[in-house]
Amino acid sequence: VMDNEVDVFYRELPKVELHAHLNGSVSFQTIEKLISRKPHLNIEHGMTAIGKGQRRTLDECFQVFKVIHQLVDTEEDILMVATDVIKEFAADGVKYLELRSTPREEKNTGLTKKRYIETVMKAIQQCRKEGVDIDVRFLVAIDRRNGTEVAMETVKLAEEFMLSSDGLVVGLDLSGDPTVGHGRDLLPALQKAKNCGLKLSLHLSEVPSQLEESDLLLNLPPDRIGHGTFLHPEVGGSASLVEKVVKNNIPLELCLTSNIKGQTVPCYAQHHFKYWYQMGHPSVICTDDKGVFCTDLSQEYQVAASTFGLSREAVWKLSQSAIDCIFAPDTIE
Ligand SMILES: CNc1ncnc2c1ncn2[C@@H]1O[C@H](COP(=O)(O)O)[C@@H](O)[C@H]1O
Ligand SMILES: [Zn+2]
Repeated sequence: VMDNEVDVFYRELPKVELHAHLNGSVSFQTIEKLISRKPHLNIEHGMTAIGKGQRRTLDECFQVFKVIHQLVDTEEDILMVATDVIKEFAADGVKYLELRSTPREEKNTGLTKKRYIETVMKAIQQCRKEGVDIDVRFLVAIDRRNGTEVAMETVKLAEEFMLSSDGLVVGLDLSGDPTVGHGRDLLPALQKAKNCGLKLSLHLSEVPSQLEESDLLLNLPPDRIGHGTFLHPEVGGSASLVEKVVKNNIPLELCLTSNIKGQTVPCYAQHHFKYWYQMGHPSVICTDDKGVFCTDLSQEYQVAASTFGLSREAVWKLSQSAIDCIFAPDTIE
């Protein structure tokens, strides 16, 4: 399932994970438990993960999330999934984790969006009580396909939780199939979120030809960028987009294996990590969906190091500098 030949150096390296979608992070073992809870769905492992050497179109990746969502549709499921995911990140040497997830309503099981977030909060608190060695925060996600109104509702919910969750909810994520919907329709909701103190991490230019949308969203500006694969001129982006990112010093969350397996980047060597890292721009290595893409953060650091020839010292610095990009207030650590 996973390539376990990761050097102990990368495992033991204290790491910060800033871009992890809850339902994309579900491990093989947890999927196994979910499948046995719901045998009638006839879901097999091949439908929930993209194995070693395999590739899918981004579109096919979004089909995979639909399958996982069928498996995770009750409070109990969410509690188990969130608890397992947190413990797995901790076991991989992640000391600070920002999880993100799209609150879902499930009519069949009585799940509400509010209950969804409360359940993730419960998992975070339980792990803390058990002494799991990791600081976990949460970003409420907007699925861009759902449009203006749902986005606005989600922001309201996120704001409520920001004020009541004891600092656990720190921000908002914009994600979902990048080929569906337009950022312009979500601007008012994102602006509102920003005004009320929620930090913004936006998936930006994950696919080509979104210059106009990226420009619009960069004017907010967001606090971090997910992927930003097609921002720079060499791949059809533009100097003015890059300038906005640099001027505002907006960190990029870079997910190498995700982009390779989703085929938005042709190979590791051509990953845009190189462009931004060489420029000295804040670049944070992340997993995106460790379950779906069969990876973990140690492995992503190792791949980055071997692909771009980073020394151990450089890897330490890279992982250390991610701390400057977290959304939790400075008071921690
Ligand atoms: C591969 N690149 C990606 N690009 C954009 N959005 C992505 C994504 N990977 C995951 N998601 C978003 O996260 C959801 C699953 O987790 P949650 O149910 O929210 O926990 C997906 O449905 C999608 O909206
Ligand atoms: Zn993502």
